Amino acid sequence: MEIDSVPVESSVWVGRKRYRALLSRWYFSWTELDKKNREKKTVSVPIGEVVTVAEGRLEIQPQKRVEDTDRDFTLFYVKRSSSSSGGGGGGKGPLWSLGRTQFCCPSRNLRDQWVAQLKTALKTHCPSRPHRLLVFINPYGGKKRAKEIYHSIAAPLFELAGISSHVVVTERANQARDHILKKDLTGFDGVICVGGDGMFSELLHGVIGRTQQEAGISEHDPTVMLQPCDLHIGIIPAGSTDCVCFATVGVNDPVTSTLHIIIGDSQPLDVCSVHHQSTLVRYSVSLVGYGFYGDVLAESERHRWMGPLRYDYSGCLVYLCNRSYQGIVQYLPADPQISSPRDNTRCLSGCRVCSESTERLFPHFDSSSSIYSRQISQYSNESNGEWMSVEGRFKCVSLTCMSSSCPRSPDGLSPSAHLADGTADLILVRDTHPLGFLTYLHRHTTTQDQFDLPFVEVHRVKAVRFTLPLEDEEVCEYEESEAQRTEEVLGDPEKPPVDEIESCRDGSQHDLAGKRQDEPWNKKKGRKRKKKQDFLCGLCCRKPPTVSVWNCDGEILPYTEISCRVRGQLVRLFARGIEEKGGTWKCHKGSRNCKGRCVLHP
Ligand SMILES: CCCCCCCCCCCCC/C=C/[C@@H](O)[C@H](COP(=O)(O)O)NC(=O)CCCCC
Ligand SMILES: Nc1ncnc2c1ncn2[C@@H]1O[C@H](COP(=O)(O)OP(=O)(O)O)[C@@H](O)[C@H]1O
Ligand SMILES: [Ca+2]
Repeated sequence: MEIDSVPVESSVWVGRKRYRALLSRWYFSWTELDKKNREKKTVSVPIGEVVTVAEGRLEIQPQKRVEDTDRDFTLFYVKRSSSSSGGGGGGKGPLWSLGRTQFCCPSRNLRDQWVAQLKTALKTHCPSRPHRLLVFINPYGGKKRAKEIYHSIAAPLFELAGISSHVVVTERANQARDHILKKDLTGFDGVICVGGDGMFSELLHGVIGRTQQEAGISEHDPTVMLQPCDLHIGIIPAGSTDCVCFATVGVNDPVTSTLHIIIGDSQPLDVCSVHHQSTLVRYSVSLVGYGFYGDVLAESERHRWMGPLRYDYSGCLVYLCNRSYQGIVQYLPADPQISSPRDNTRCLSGCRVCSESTERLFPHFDSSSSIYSRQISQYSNESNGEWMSVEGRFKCVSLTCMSSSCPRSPDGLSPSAHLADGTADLILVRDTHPLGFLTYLHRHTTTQDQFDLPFVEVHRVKAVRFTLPLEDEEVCEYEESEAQRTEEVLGDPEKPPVDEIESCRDGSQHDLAGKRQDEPWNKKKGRKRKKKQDFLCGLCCRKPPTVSVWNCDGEILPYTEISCRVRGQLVRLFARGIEEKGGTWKCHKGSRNCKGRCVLHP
């Protein structure tokens, strides 16, 4: 074995078998040798996927040393296994688990050299790993298991990897967002949510808002370029839909996500800013949906006690209502030469379309250039093009920056959408007979093409505007004045809660800023009010409503007429996109900064 030069090599034992261990620039591998020194099986771990190395024979959970001889060391690393689709974390990508191998060296000196070399390799090749994290746990999300998931799964792994964390268990909605917006974040390398898409959305709003505040940029003007955010967001899934996690990692599995955070993976993500007139309403990464998805969300809030099942139950109810809504949808098409929502490709880890988009979105950007030059270039790109317009009656209008795959729909709303290409897919489902719409919905759960239906169209876009035809505008104006009132009330804790405001239609105002915004859902008072809302609910109304509501990543928007704009690669997640099963990605530079010029090693 040689020190301070690569490769490093020696004999080691794993159990009773003899191996040749080798540390090269990017990999640590060990090859089994038979009695005649012939090579048998090799296990190879990229340095970027080593979690930690330690002297002795280590176990985690409980973390203790067993049989500590002075010739042993233990390697912890990412191990892949295929995932079955359809539940229990199963999905499109491989499940990750913590691999552990205990090595025995011929001498103590050699053991010390191995440990030192591996630690140096980790420091050199993985400079972007987080050391300190700010973690928000929503104890009420999903099946209410977030605390348990964090403490039994994520925390021991962070501790093993030497990551320290400051944990906040939320006591109200928007606490995580406000914390990120207002508190001192010095020393944190990332913010983590343990919860669902709603919790992720809080972190998203906090991180984007904070970054713009610090850069002195107003978020409200849709034509202003936003500053890309450097603080990474991590998601440990413990929610109801877990769409953002599923679509960026390939599974909704807490161990897999924790390991992505530990090794400091970095996945840029497109964000859609939603505006009403010249005010920012919200940001979205997965679904901005009107019609069916808006109605399902509005309905589901009344059944939150059901947990994740509330969406299935509400989905059935809303489907049976067979509603459709008038609207005018205008959109700014993306360049069709680059990609199309029907090109049957998949955005996978190291995606070429996304990495080429980085250069297109930020052509003048390199590590030494200013971020401001990124903004200017993106701005000029997006103002190009001619707006298109579609008017009609729709079952649903959906806009998604990513595939929005989730356990309910493993290929997602738009299976060929890209995570970081600066575009979103606009899906228009025109009014059709109930069976036609059921076929459309059902295809989300199979591999059949949901766009191959005569009443469905899909466009890759950079921006979208939604307006109501003239006759519906009156209703809308009424709703907007309600919304305004809602917002005023929300901002002032002295005023009465918003859910006391009478709803003009299916009670959706309840969601604008109902109890969910400020109190845990299990408060008795909240339940009582909800009962009243149920009675008023649009599903029981004789006259169907003329307008729906917008579902923006699981939050109901207070406006019907909105405009949306895609902000290419505005945030970064601790993720790497969906890995193709049966292969691991090797980056020619080592990991996150390769901008996708990677090759797949089966
Ligand atoms: C006959 C079978 C019909 C199945 C239809 C399946 C369609 C699934 C598409 C799902 C898209 C999901 C987009 C993500 C939305 C989430 O942001 C949002 C909030 O999630 P959470 O914070 O975890 O509660 N979830 C939804 O709006 C649920 C939509 C479910 C629609 C059935
Ligand atoms: N302590 C809390 N009490 C009430 N609401 C909360 C609390 N913490 C977070 N929230 C809100 O709960 C909503 C849903 O949380 P989420 O974790 O996404 O679960 P789910 O996936 O089940 O919807 C989020 O919009 C978030 O703002
Ligand atoms: Ca996109």
